Amino acid sequence: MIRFKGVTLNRGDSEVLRDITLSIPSGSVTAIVGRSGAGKTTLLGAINGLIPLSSGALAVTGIGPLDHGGAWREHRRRIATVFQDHALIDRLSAMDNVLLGLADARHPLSPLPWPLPMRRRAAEALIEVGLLHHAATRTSYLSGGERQRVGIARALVRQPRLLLGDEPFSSLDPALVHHLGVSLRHAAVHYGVTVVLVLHQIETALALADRVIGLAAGHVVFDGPAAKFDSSARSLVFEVPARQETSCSSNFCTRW
Ligand SMILES: Nc1ncnc2c1ncn2[C@@H]1O[C@H](COP(=O)(O)OP(=O)(O)OP(=O)(O)O)[C@@H](O)[C@H]1O
Repeated sequence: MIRFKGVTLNRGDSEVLRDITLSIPSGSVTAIVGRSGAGKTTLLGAINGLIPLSSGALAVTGIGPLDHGGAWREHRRRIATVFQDHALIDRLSAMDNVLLGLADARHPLSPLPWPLPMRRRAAEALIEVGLLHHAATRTSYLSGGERQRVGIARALVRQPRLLLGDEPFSSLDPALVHHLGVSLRHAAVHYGVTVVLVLHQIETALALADRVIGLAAGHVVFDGPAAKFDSSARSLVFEVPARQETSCSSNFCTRW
């Protein structure tokens, strides 16, 4: 379980997340949805510690409050993240990119070949995403969707307690989204992995997730089971607010 208590987060001069209090249960698949700029990526960044909180607190079951370096290190050790831009090393093969998911298990500058058990784990992760036949291919030669799947395999190989994904399926066709969604659900149900995904397509979110967190302008406007995400939740999360009347001084308006 991850608990947010009164979390506020500023980026630059703007308050991007406002007074967020919620819990994400272990062994569940949670989708974060909302319009562009609502704060979805920022919420993920708060969970993995890439973006520091401005106020409020985070706590994780089995670790406690994330209020000191040791707690954050332990939390990060349990996380794998699938990034929006894949974050692959182009000149390396798919297999070597997946092995990088295990880099904290051995010295980063080790000149030795990767041990066989690690190579086996990486091969299994490539099988999971249907890319074993491209194990030796440089990732710069792969398609966008294939690169995305290498990024997912690199996260899976870590066998994380918490798997975070920022639009992890955006370049994939519906059949692959379904296949990988089933894999993630299996990891959640059978291994207790907590999966948190930012998803733009609400239909994908409702098909994959147990639970939906809907953000609008940095506020949580929906937090509940996917089955309860009805038309009023949809309007709260996705409707463009009615245009606000702006008042401006005549000087200012004249200048424009
Ligand atoms: N580095 C930054 N400095 C200042 N403001 C930022 C920064 N990154 C993002 N923001 C602002 O924070 C707000 C939320 O951004 P965030 O990336 O979390 O939104 P999002 O919901 O993930 O959007 P999208 O769906 O477009 O990816 C946006 O208004 C954005 O302009």
